[in-house]
Amino acid sequence: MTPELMEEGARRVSAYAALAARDKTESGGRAAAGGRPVVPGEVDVAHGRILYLDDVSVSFDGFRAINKLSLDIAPGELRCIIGPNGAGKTTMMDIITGKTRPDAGSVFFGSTIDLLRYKEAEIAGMGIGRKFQKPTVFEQLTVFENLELALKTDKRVPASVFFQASSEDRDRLAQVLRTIHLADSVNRQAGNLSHGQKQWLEIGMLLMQDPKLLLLDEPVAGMTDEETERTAELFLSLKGKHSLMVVEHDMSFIQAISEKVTVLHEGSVLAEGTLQQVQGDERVIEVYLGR
Ligand SMILES: Nc1ncnc2c1ncn2[C@@H]1O[C@H](COP(=O)(O)OP(=O)(O)OP(=O)(O)O)[C@@H](O)[C@H]1O
Repeated sequence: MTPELMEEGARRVSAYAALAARDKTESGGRAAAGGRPVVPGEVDVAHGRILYLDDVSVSFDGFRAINKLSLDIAPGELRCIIGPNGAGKTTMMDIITGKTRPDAGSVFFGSTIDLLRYKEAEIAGMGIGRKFQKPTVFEQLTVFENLELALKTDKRVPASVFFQASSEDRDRLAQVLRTIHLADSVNRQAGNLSHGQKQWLEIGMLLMQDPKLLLLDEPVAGMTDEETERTAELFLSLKGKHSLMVVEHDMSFIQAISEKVTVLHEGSVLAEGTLQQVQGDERVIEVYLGR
């Protein structure tokens, strides 16, 4: 197992532990956030936003990677984020997931959960799943075991591959297997899957935790054309049930899945609209598409 894989495993175990600990609090996991109670499993989307960033900035050694960034995502939306290298896309995801703390601004999950008050594992436990570019599945385990490990219940804290899944868990697992096109590969060792299949499996592992918001960083990088097409179908099938934020450089993929596209440049939103609209925007052409 590589150090990266071990780190990712530890991150997931810690997210499951945070979930379990939260469910065991006397108040049933209620915590003050923005003056209103947070009920476990509930995100207040009454104002039509599942994610809200307002005037967020962060600097690294005096360099402003994120500069007064404001952005919001509607419940069930599939939002694509594009922008040239260094635009701040990964840093934005790092801020949402609690990996990086901004110097200024607000980041809310729904209307009431102030994400800046929580640690990375707690944010993952709240239902914000993140997929990094490189697949980090457990290569020695089968497809089934990988999904089983990711199931959202405190039975597997500490993460155990030996627990007995309930029939409800098994139904869920079967449904995720179909969604990620791996129903025929359930007993294959993950290390023997193609690159695209590993990416789907990792998405499946996130889906097992029933995330409300999924952040996906360059999900089709390195995929074959056929895998890319199937991934587009997969994302379209997730839209509505989950909210998705997808960072991608592959414009044909963006075209296949996007409704609204946000263009980041120098840490701020440069343009927003349909792909056609932003592709026709002079500022976008100048800083990005025209290069
Ligand atoms: N921890 C850090 N320390 C110093 N500089 C950083 C750090 N993280 C990011 N940066 C800088 O912030 C800027 C934004 O980086 P980021 O990785 O967010 O861009 P990106 O849009 O994701 O780029 P790419 O498309 O190449 O992945 C870059 O100039 C990068 O070098």
